Amino acid sequence: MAAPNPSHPPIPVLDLSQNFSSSDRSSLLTQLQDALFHTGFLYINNHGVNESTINNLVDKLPLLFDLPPELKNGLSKMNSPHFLGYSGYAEETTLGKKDLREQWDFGSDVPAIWNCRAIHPEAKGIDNYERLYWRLRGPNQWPPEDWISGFRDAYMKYHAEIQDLSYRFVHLVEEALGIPVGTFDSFWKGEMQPQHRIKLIKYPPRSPIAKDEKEEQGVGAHKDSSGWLTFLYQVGKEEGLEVLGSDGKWIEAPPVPGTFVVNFGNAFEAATEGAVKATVHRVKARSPTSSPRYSIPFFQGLPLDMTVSEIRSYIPQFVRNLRAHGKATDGVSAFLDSRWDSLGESQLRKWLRSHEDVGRKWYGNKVVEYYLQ
Ligand SMILES: O=C(O)CCC(=O)C(=O)O
Ligand SMILES: [Fe+2]
Repeated sequence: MAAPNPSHPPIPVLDLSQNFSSSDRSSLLTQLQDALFHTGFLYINNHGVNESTINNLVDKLPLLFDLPPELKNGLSKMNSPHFLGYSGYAEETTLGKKDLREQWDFGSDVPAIWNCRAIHPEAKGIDNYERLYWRLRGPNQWPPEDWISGFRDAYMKYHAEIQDLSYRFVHLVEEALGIPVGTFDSFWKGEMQPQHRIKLIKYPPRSPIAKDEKEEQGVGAHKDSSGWLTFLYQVGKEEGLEVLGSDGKWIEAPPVPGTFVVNFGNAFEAATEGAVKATVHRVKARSPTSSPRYSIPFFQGLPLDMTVSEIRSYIPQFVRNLRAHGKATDGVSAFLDSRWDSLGESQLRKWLRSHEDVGRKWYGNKVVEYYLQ
C-alpha cells in the first residue's frame, strides 16, 4: 500500500482566505457543507492566527514538559476542582484504559464562582447535583516565570488569537448551515463568558517493554465533549491522529503545515440531532523509537447551564432534518439523558471519568459514583 501523502489527506483542507474574495466564497461554503455533513473533520489554512504566536507557544512546550517531575506535580490537577493543571504520563483514562500522554490543561483565566452553599444538598434535594458543574470553572495553575520565562504571555497570546479564530469560524459555519450569521454569538457574549480550554499535550515514545502497540493508546477513541468546536494544532511532522470514517475505517489525519484541524463536539452533534457528527477520533501510542509528538487542542467553551433543548432551539428544524443516516440518538445518548441534560453536567461527567482521582478528592465519592454509573 502506498504511504499516505501528508500534503493530500483525505480530510478536506479549506482555505479561509477564500472568505474574502466573493468569487471563491460559494466554493468555500460548499466545501464546508460537505465537511459538516460527511467526515465532520476538516483542516483550515490561511486562518489568521499569526505564525509567530503559534511558534512562541510551541517553542515553550519541550521546556514545559522537561521541568523536573516534582515541579510539574506541584501544579497537578489534583490541586484543582476545575481540572486545570498538570497530569503525568498515563494518569488519564479513556474507554477505561490509560492514555499514554502527559498534559497540561489551561483555560480562559477566570475566577472561581462556585460556593458550596449554592448547591447545598438540603436546598436542592440529596441527589440533585445539577449546579455542581459551576465548580468546573476557575483559575489556571501557572508555572512561575522563573521556571519557564515568557510562558504565560505566550499562552495568553495564543489563547486570544485562537479564540478570535473560533468566533470567526463559527460565523462561517452558520452561513454554511443557512442560519443567520451571529446566531451563536450569545453563547460567548453573555454576562459570564464561558471558559474555553486548551490542552498542551506530549505523547512520548512508549516503553519498549510495554505491551503490543495495538493494545496501547496515545488517547483512546472518543468524541470531544468539552465544547462546541475544537481547533487542534499538530506540532511538527509527527503523525498519530486518526479519524473514524462513516464506513468504520480509520482515516489518518497527519499534520499539514500551516493548518488547524477542526472538529465538532458532542454538544454540536446533540444540537443538530446528528446532522453534524461529533466524529470519533484517537491518537496512536508512539513507537519506542519515535520522537515525541506535541499537540494543542482548543475546546470552544459553552454556557454550562445551557440545556440540550435550549441549545437545540438555536438550530432550525431544516438543519436537523439534514441528518444523512442513523437515528437521532446515535452516539448522543449521554447528552440526551435527562439526568444530565445541561452541558455543565455532561462536562462534569466527562472530567470525572477521565480523572476519577481528582473527582473523588474535590467532588466526593457519592458524586463520582452518581456520574460514573
Ligand atoms: O493530540 C491530538 O492530536 C488529539 C487530541 C484529542 O483528540 C483530545 O485531546 O481531545
Ligand atoms: Fe479529541
